[in-house]
Amino acid sequence: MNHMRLHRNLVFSVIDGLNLIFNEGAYADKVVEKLLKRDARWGSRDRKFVAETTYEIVRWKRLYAEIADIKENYSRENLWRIFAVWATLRGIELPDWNQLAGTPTRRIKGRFDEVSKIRKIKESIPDWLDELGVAELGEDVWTKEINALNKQADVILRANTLRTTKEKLKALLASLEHETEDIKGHPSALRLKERANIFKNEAFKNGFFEVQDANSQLVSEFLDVKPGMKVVDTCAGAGGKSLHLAALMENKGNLISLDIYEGKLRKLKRRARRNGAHNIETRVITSTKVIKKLYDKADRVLIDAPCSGLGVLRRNPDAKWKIQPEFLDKIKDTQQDILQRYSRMVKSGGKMVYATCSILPSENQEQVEKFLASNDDFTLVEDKKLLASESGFDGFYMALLQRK
Ligand SMILES: C[S@@+](CC[C@H](N)C(=O)[O-])C[C@H]1O[C@@H](n2cnc3c(N)ncnc32)[C@H](O)[C@@H]1O
Repeated sequence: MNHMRLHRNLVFSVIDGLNLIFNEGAYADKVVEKLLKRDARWGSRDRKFVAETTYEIVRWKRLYAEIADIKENYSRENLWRIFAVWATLRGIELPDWNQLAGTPTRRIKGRFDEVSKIRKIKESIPDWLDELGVAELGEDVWTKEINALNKQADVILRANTLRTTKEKLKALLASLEHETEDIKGHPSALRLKERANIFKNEAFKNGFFEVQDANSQLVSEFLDVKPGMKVVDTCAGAGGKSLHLAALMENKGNLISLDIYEGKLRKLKRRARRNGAHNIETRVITSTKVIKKLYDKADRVLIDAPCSGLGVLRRNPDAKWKIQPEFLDKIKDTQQDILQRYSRMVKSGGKMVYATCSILPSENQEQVEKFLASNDDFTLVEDKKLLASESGFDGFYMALLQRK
């Protein structure tokens, strides 16, 4: 028996959050962010309960709904049933609240054993996604992969070498009572031994680290940048990879960060200031001219392409329910279009990385093969297919290409 005591106002907050996410189409991360602002008196344990319980129930939505034998849209009563399944499976003693009266504890456990035999229910994913996973990766790999993608991800940091070294950061965090450990094969990464909100401490505010998955950190390294180069990060977003590239370039040379959304680039600029990254220039892609102006100019080009995000389900379980098959078809067209056009920015002899946080060959190696078939001035140097089930980190793909 789990002796966790359930607090009424915390559970009500979770139910409110689930209502927004499941019934109103709201994004889980935004909802959780808002919920955590609800009550200034909540301590770190309360906040952790609200955030983690909400995410867990989002992750296991189909499994729990199947056990509770309910269908969408969920009434409040049904949301309470789902919550009761969550609590029961965790062995938490149910308080005698009206909303939980009559929870069939034994039946829940029986149903769990029964429905767990079916992968798409056990792993809590839509039918189409299960079929797609099997078609793309084969039954064996998909079974392992979706299982790994349903585990909660560790918190991984990237030491910002523009401000500090990994060793100094480790010591500083230890003095703030955050123990970390190195990760083999990931030179700037530290794993937080115990999950904590580290955005509030001085080390973060001073730009000594960013939170970034260990496999994600391999992408910028793969591009093989050197100080002084001209580098274009074509899908820079809020700049996770740009900040890393700036550090690898030791602030020397010219890094141009592009995106179609100005808002994301604004965030990138704020983060760059905190990071002490001075060689980044942002440009919004308002027309094809922005790209054409850079044709044949760059030593290195990074295409961190928009994708399904199926490799990062551990951090974003919501995506299981938000992505639609039609979106996948569209995003693949965008990926090929971006590859064809943005590759022109690489100068002769220069290099390019095409990367996604997806595990689907159709978004990854197949896109690169298609690109190479019509661009004989490029060759594939090497690619990495990183699965969550094999690496223990997020699913990523990266291909290094060179222009003749
Ligand atoms: C995988 S995310 C980038 C994440 C970012 N590189 C990071 O490391 O934090 C893909 C980005 O591509 C942008 N994007 C979508 N379509 C684009 C296009 N046609 N050209 C350039 N960027 C695009 C999205 O706005 C999004 O920020």
